[in-house]
Amino acid sequence: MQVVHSRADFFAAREQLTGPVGLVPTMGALHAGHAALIETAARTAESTVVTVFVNPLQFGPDEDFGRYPRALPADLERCAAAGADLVWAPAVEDVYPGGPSRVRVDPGSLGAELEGAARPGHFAGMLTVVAKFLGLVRPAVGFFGEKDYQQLTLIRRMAADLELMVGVAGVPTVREPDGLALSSRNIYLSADERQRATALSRALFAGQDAAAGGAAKAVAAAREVLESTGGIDVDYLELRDAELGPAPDHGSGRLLVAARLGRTRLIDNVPVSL
Ligand SMILES: Nc1ncnc2c1ncn2[C@@H]1O[C@H](COP(=O)(O)OP(=O)(O)OP(=O)(O)O)[C@@H](O)[C@H]1O
Ligand SMILES: CC(C)(CO)[C@@H](O)C(=O)[O-]
Ligand code: BAL
Repeated sequence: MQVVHSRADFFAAREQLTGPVGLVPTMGALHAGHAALIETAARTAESTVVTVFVNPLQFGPDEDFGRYPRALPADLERCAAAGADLVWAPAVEDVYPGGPSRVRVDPGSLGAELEGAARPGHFAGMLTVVAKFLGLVRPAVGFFGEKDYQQLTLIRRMAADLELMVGVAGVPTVREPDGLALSSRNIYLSADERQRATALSRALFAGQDAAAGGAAKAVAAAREVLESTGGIDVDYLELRDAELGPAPDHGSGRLLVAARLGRTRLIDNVPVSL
């Protein structure tokens, strides 16, 4: 596995890669969820590129850009074990050599809903850096986690609507044994918050079980779990269709939650059958 930092070294290393390339963009602090993305890419593509980059453009002024966990040596070990061929860990100047991008990708109306309502500008910043990495790496397929389901949906939309001629693959959420979705931000949780945080996945699974009775019953079952736990400040709990349009009466949907535990904001989602 090769590791590069500068833009020039990345271009040189990219030229050496053969066959269809799989890309796994990450912000580092890698865990078993990221490893699942890398392993899936390595199984599917001939060469696998992982980017490790905390993108300032997708953080608001009051968010955790400064304190976001950075752990490159451990990340490199995880990338190697999961089968990556090339890791690019650029500095901000390598990704934005002329200063902040003058052009931003507009996520459309979905970009202002759910996560976008709580994090204005987040999805434009995220799509802009993903578009740049797709252009720089030129993969056949990009791999993204279902844990960030709205992000995955918007990346699929960007690839389709802007004819980027790249595959977008979603990888199921990897969870702790007690159900908590793995997330780099879980390390912010105190012991008490960590225990309460299981309420997010318990709520989603309760909603999944109740979904045969319709969307309202599913949301009510999930809300009951969250409210009975305490110490959880729910930002949204919504049932949508699989493309994040309004909830359907029948068929596939997605139940999504975002909540704060102390200073930490967590998100999770599950598929539901109505
Ligand atoms: N538990 C998980 N299972 C599967 N994929 C995941 C999981 N957590 C993150 N991913 C995916 O890994 C990629 C990189 O995500 P990122 O580096 O932001 O990690 P994260 O753990 O989601 O961090 P954060 O706490 O910032 O949300 C994204 O495509 C994301 O959806
Ligand atoms: C896709 C991504 C790497 C873009 O910065 C980020 O949003 C993430 O880690 O999910
Ligand atoms: N995991 C999605 C990227 C972010 O929270 O900024």
